[in-house]
Amino acid sequence: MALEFKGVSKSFNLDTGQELTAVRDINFKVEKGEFVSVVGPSGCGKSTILSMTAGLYQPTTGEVRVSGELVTKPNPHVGFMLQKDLLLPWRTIIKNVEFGLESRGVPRAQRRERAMAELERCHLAGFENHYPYQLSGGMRQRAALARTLAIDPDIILLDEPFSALDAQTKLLIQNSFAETIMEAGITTLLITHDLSEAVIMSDRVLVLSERPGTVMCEMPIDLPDRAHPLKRRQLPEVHQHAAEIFTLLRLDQRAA
Ligand SMILES: Nc1ncnc2c1ncn2[C@@H]1O[C@H](COP(=O)(O)OP(=O)(O)OP(=O)(O)O)[C@@H](O)[C@H]1O
Repeated sequence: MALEFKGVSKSFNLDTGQELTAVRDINFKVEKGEFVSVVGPSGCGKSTILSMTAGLYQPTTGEVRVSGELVTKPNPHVGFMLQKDLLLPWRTIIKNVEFGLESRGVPRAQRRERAMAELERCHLAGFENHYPYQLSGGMRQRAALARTLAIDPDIILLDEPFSALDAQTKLLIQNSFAETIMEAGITTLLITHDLSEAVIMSDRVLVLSERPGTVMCEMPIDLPDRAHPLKRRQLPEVHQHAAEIFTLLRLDQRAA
């Protein structure tokens, strides 16, 4: 099992002295190589779930396990990627990809080789000596993915990695991420507000309730072409799944 949440709740003590329960009684499992998306209303605790997986926060009750091991501190086997690429502007792309390897003490020649392989896998060969400002938003996100994969994590956490991209770039980068992730065979947890994105990219979608968030529904996405969301997008089932999630989240009632 790549990831397991067992009876997890998380409360924060606010400065006002009040306690805020972000998530409650979260239970789910993610198999090795599975791609799972998490959707839910704003503030329902999606990022809190990622932070607990990475070991940045500890659950108030319950347990989180990555590759069977209890997460009790920041976990070096978890790769985290955010909406903003967070590439270091003063470093070339390859030096950015090498960053995590450097901090793990990987020798220079090995670092270079690993980083080049990841850049190739993320379709960025030829751009290794460019600086982040010389790349488009989509390319920067691909570089950030290369950096995340370079540390050979057990699982990667993607927190809305496509939300700052324009609509067309988004489709292309979703496709490129899906291909790379499938090829790497890596377990992935994606947070998104885009319901269609969740359906076209995932094996399964977890739908959370309003805060305190809990898993309302686990929706399996039994559709072909997980590595090609552009193709999947054409399937009528995608719209049916997205509509079901829309209803679960009662988005129509909220708009009214
Ligand atoms: N460190 C913290 N201290 C206090 N409250 C926090 C902390 N981190 C998160 N929260 C609160 O926990 C709740 C869940 O936050 P979280 O960011 O996990 O939600 P989210 O579903 O990712 O939200 P969004 O979709 O808006 O990004 C929010 O009410 C937030 O204010």
